[in-house]
Amino acid sequence: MSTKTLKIAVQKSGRLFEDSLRILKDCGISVDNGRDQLKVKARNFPLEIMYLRNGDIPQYLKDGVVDIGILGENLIYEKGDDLEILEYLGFSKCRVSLAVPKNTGFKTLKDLEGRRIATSYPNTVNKLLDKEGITADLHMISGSVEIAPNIGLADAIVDIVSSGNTLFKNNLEEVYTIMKSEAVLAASPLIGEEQKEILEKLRFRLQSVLKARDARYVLLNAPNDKVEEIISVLPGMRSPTVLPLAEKGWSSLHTVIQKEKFWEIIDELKAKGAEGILVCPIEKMVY
Ligand SMILES: Nc1ncnc2c1ncn2[C@@H]1O[C@H](COP(=O)(O)OP(=O)(O)OP(=O)(O)O)[C@@H](O)[C@H]1O
Ligand SMILES: O=P(O)(O)OC[C@H]1O[C@H](OP(=O)(O)OP(=O)(O)O)[C@H](O)[C@@H]1O
Ligand SMILES: [Mg+2]
Repeated sequence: MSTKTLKIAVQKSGRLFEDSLRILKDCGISVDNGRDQLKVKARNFPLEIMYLRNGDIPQYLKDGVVDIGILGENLIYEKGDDLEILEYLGFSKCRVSLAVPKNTGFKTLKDLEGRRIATSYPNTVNKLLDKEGITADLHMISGSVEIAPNIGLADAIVDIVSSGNTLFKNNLEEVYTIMKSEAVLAASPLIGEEQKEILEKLRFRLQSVLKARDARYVLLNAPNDKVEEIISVLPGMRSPTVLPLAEKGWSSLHTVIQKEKFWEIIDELKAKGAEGILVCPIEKMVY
């Protein structure tokens, strides 16, 4: 058996940390949380975890210090255009937006001409300014960017927005979304052949977990003469399983649907005669 391991960068602490470890755990990979050690080996998979700053992960990937990493997609845009995104992981969803103090009469991006913009993401801002042909003054700040306009440091900011609470509390309004972001798995261009083999195994597991997270197993009972109509409402994986119930003239239908679809079709299911509807989470999906 090969003794090679795949090196993965995971954020040491912050917004990505818990969900990153959770998804590895859901893939059946158990790791220590890195509180004492910054480099740990998984117990049951050829994976070595390096706990790093999210902002440093693009460079470590470029240099081949790690083979893969879990990081915010917005950082790929900021620091790692040449890095390949392998999987979208569905957590740490946010956007990178331009915001200005409320009631400044901001209308178009051209209003930024000659203004001061505070941000932690200078490349992201420069790409926008270049695209729009605007010249503005950049102020690089590493955190608490939203305070900049209030202390007279900037006329606008570009930062992460999620709920919008931080903008609201600082009397700012979001006027333009530069990009949407979520946690992604990205690869180093220098990853070796043996590591690629391990990576394929990890990706297979990740995909099974990610598909299952978005899906629900639905069971329901229906009179036999309603089964056809109910099936027409169910967007199933292939076609639903139909089993006879002990009670004559009734069947049980089983199917898998996208979880956000459930509330869209529930009224129709009931109207068409479905009863005893159960919706269950799925742990893994392989197909
Ligand atoms: N409020 C938020 N809601 C959802 N996702 C967020 C939020 N803030 C940041 N993110 C996403 O999570 C990623 C990590 O953010 P976090 O603030 O934990 O780290 P960071 O500021 O990039 O710091 P470090 O480099 O120290 O690890 C960001 O790149 C972004 O994609
Ligand atoms: O729209 P909201 O839900 O309010 O989230 C946005 C805030 O979250 C992030 O900061 P974070 O809390 O990660 O602090 P940091 O500046 O220390 O990274 C981001 O930089 C914003 O300030
Ligand atoms: Mg942050």
